[in-house]
Amino acid sequence: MTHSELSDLGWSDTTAIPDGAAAMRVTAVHRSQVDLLGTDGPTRAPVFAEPLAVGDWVFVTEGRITALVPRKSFLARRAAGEGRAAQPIAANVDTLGIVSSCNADFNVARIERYVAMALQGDCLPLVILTKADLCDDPRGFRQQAERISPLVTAMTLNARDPEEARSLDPWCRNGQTLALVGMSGVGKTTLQNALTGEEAATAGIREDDARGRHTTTNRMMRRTLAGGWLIDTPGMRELGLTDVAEGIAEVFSDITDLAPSCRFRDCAHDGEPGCAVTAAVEEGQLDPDRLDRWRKLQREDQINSETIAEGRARHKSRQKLYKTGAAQGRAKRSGLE
Ligand SMILES: Nc1nc2c(ncn2[C@@H]2O[C@H](COP(=O)(O)OP(=O)(O)OP(=O)(O)O)[C@@H](O)[C@H]2O)c(=O)[nH]1
Ligand SMILES: [Zn+2]
Repeated sequence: MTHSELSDLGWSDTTAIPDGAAAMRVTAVHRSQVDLLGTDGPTRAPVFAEPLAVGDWVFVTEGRITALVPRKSFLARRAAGEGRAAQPIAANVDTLGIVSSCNADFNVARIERYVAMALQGDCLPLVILTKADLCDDPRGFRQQAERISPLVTAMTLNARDPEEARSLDPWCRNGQTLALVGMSGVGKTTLQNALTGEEAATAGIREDDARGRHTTTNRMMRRTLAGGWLIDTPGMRELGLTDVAEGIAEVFSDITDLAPSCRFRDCAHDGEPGCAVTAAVEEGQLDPDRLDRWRKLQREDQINSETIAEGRARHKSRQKLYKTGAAQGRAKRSGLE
């Protein structure tokens, strides 16, 4: 097992590989088994104690996963149901390609949300603006995207032109891993086909099950023509905003950097006296629409996070209820109300 072969798979960790173990990458996660890819080719192993995500690195000894290698980046989403832990979507994604098109569907707030998600997960945010061929002013869209954050790189292209699609090669070569998010119809599949040189259907993803739904059966992590990796899981396509407070603060650093200058430490920048953010808007240094979008995104994130916390609190109080007896529990609760 040579080091260069492992780095082809995206291995860049300095974690020492234990004696007798092999480092392998998770390419698909099933109910009871995971698909793995090592330098000796693909194999399968039973699921591990911790939930794994496509893109994860694991150590395998005698056909069993013995350890999860610390993740460089991690995308997760809130699982259905209250109080549940975040559900892993993908791990060790170097770049999150945020796909949008240069037309009426272009929405700064949506892109900001995806950028927050990328930064929260420690992925590089790359905004890919498709359908440039159908647009009079693709540059204008690119500039709007780049204004979101200095951490954002934005590009415009025609996804249907394979050569233009390959301008994404720098983000998916030399073992680099790229994942694409974006609304339906923006061109994700078109780009993936161009980057991997194969139709998604032949790669085994998005096959219809008996009920006519799309299911992902295999190959959630595919090799790109450029020598890197493309991750596409069903969860990837449904990635919503969850617990991304830090990511939001990073995207809106122009606002959060001002907050320490506000008179009140817990200033909501909503008309409080001595608010540095309000002052910046009044002085024309901050776009009021951007402040508005920040407020909405933050509120959305708070609601999502609160629901998890509340779910936990409810679960705890229910356990207490069982322990102390229902009547006592009810009395306690009404006492609190
Ligand atoms: N003219 C033009 N058409 C494009 C471009 N990108 C995508 N399309 C077309 O838009 C349609 C939708 O593209 P898809 O690649 O299926 O979009 P998607 O993001 O995978 O959509 P979902 O599979 O629903 O998530 C297809 O007919 C593409 O050929 C582009 O840059 N220019
Ligand atoms: Zn303020």
